[in-house]
Amino acid sequence: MSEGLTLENVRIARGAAELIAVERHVPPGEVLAVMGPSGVGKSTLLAFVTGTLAPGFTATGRVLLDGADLTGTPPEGRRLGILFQNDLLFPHLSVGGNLAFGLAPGGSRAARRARIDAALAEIGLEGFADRDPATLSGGQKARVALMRMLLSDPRALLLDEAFSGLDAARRGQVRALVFDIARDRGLPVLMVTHDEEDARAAGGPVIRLGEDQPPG
Ligand SMILES: Nc1ncnc2c1ncn2[C@@H]1O[C@H](COP(=O)(O)OP(=O)(O)OP(=O)(O)O)[C@@H](O)[C@H]1O
Repeated sequence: MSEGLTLENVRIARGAAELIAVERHVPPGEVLAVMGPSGVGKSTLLAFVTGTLAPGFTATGRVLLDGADLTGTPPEGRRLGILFQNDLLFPHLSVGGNLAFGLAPGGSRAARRARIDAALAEIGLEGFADRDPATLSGGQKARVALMRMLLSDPRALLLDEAFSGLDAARRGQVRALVFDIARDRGLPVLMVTHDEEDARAAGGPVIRLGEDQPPG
């Protein structure tokens, strides 16, 4: 049973200056929007959660995923699905090849192909397995990147301006797809965004770093 993602007394500093202080629980299926001005530390917070904080930053506090402390777990073992702005597909692989990259190794060729076909159906791209990614629209590429990430079976989703490269109509569609899937699978979501509409569409709580989360 999923218990969600907890940021427990997380404090991140750069040198002597405290940048962020956050205490939050994100239940399964809920989206916590992280907003705030440029440079306030939104991406840094995600880096702390993934275990990839850059040198020069120090952090205290814990990240709990489904009740387990991630602090000692290396980034590749944390089972987090991460989506960035303009996430790139591998250009030398077909759409199906890109999706196969998200799958754990093993299983028969037929079983892997069946999973890929089912995944394509889930994002409304039946029959796209052999297509060259260069022939896809921006929204279609975004959906493939989303599904590649989901096939790795993450236990939480982290979105860093994930919808920023899309025009308004596609942005709304891809966003709705991500939120629906998160809800269906019971995945907690941390969403960094500059866009108030992203936060409204998510329908969950919003933290505004630098405003209602003053350090100290
Ligand atoms: N690798 C790094 N080394 C040193 N300082 C960094 C590094 N990455 C970011 N910073 C600094 O840390 C602060 C927070 O950066 P961060 O990228 O988390 O901000 P952000 O809120 O995500 O900004 P934006 O909205 O512009 O993406 C900024 O002052 C930035 O200049």
